[in-house]
Amino acid sequence: MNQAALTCTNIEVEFDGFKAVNGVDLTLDSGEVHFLIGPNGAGKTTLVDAITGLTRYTGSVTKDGTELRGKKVHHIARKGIGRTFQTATVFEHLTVAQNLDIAAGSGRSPWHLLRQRRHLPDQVVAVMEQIGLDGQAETAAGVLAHGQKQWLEIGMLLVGDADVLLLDEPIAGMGHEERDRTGRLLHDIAATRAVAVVEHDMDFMRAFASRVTVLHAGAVLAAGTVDEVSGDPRVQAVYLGSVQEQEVADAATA
Ligand SMILES: Nc1ncnc2c1ncn2[C@@H]1O[C@H](COP(=O)(O)OP(=O)(O)OP(=O)(O)O)[C@@H](O)[C@H]1O
Repeated sequence: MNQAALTCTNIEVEFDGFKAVNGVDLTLDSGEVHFLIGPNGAGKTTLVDAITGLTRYTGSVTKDGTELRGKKVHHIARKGIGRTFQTATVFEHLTVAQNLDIAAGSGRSPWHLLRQRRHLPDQVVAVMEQIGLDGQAETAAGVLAHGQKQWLEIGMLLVGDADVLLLDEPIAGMGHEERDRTGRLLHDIAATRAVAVVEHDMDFMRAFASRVTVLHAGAVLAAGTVDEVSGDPRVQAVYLGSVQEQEVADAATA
């Protein structure tokens, strides 16, 4: 049974009188990989920024009955809402194991965190396996392949006990095999959590979305299964429109 992990109601974000997000309702359920799609400038990242406390908004975001609007970024993270960015933010000079150990160990002293530990916590070992980096525990994060850095960043959220994960274009720059592995990882993670993915890649969306919300001009244009939103004429019009606009822009600069 799915359970609402996060509920957003009537979210509005305004930048100097411009409504980047305009009355969005969104529910993320545990057990689903929920894709947020929409043309450039639709408000996807701004919505995620609002949920994670990086942008001021009106409306309401609740998790487990707690209102998160107005709370600080670290408080929201401690409530189990984790987020990745388009460029992975890992500690490049530290190993995979150290990155995960630090993310798992808020509350321990910096010296304890940075010291090489003879035994890693079970949770760190389990997550390292889950993200497919168990063979690279001692590899510096900075030399990992692009996809592996994204998996490490996701792993850092998992060891930090995030149960709502908001991932901003996690497969950007990945090859075919890495994309597939990422899609399977997201479903594995979503077995016990809610996963939201901001994405432009429609093939990836079709292959791995449990549910889709389409944003356009700051508002929800359509929501439902992949088939429901792909068959929606309004969605087709928006995507066709944005393709045509791009072709006109390309022709103008050619
Ligand atoms: N800090 C800001 N100040 C002013 N306008 C902003 C700011 N951040 C975003 N915007 C505007 O808000 C709108 C929504 O932007 P946002 O980045 O959320 O869209 P998006 O759907 O994530 O687009 P993309 O897919 O291109 O990343 C855009 O018109 C953008 O220019």
